[in-house]
Amino acid sequence: MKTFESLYAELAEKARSRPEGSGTVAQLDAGVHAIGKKIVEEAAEVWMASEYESDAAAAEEISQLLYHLQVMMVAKGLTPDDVYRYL
Ligand SMILES: N=c1c2ncn([C@@H]3O[C@H](COP(=O)(O)OP(=O)(O)OP(=O)(O)O)[C@@H](O)[C@H]3O)c2ncn1[C@@H]1O[C@H](COP(=O)(O)O)[C@@H](O)[C@H]1O
Repeated sequence: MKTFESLYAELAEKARSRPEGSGTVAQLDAGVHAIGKKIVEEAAEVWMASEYESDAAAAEEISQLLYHLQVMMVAKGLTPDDVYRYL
């Protein structure tokens, strides 16, 4: 099972190697503005799923929000440790 750290390592490697067909590479190329819009969209989906859908649906939306937050981290050159220091 993936963890926050292992997903981050995978995304950072995708950014480095830029494999064809990677959605992460496409998001990174779209830039911080587009990634930010995706974060807002996914956050709304977390809210809606948590309020009106199943626990499993909420968990899935939360995973997608975490993914898009990590894409923003990679876009900004921020590591998990850069974030953890504020937790
Ligand atoms: N965990 C994720 C992940 N979570 C969410 N997403 C993306 O976020 C979108 C969210 O889906 P929605 O249904 O909410 O949005 P949508 O409007 O249907 O999707 P889009 O039209 O915006 O693509 C998905 O379509 C994926 O594009 C993810 N994309 C990739 N990963 C993982 O990231 C790693 C790298 O992926 P690639 O860069 O694509 O190889 C792999 O391990 C993947 O499993």
